[in-house]
Amino acid sequence: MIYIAPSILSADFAALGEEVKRVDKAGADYIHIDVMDGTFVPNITLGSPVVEKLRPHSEKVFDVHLMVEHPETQIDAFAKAGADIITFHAEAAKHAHRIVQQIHAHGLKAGLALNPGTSVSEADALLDELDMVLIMTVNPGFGGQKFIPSTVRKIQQLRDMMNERKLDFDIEVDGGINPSTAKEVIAAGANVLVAGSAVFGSDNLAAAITSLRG
Ligand SMILES: O=C(CO)[C@H](O)[C@H](O)COP(=O)(O)O
Repeated sequence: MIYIAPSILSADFAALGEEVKRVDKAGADYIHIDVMDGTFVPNITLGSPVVEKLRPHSEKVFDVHLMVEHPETQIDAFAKAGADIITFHAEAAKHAHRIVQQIHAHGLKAGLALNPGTSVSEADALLDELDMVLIMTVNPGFGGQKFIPSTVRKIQQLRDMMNERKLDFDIEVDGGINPSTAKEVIAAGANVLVAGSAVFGSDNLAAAITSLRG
């Protein structure tokens, strides 16, 4: 099963509630919410009060991607705001295992994100606990970037680790995903595809989502 998670980073920020409804109706499985703090990444996007206001607009899975320093300071607020999955970056976490526990204590799914320059070995010790690993296929911070081909090998490595250890977690990819790169990452073992510009840049959201499923 392939899940499509449109990133509202590419939506109209002046009409976010309507955009969430629109992409929900178009067949999105998850609503991917990019949280950027201006420090871990150069951009600043939105915080938990915005997620709380968006929550009544859709019953789809709210997939919150924290691109922030000190993620442990944000988790309780995003859980209360209505997140279903919270993903934090390995590069921003001093006590990653404790952060996974903190997310699970809210009854939510926990994801670990890895930048293109971070090896999958950074996730190894946590794989038994994680619900999802997010392989960034661009450097985080901006929508509309070009897919980085060397990240495909990391997806394969992670899928092999999962199979060898008989584990079960989702492999999400994020950045530069379009119908062509979608095929590549699905073949490598990804099952959750984040797409911003490929969905919101299309006149027909439903067709764009369908074409990503392959
Ligand atoms: O996390 C992100 C950037 O840090 C975005 O979710 C990602 O870049 C999606 O945008 P696009 O599909 O346009 O590349």
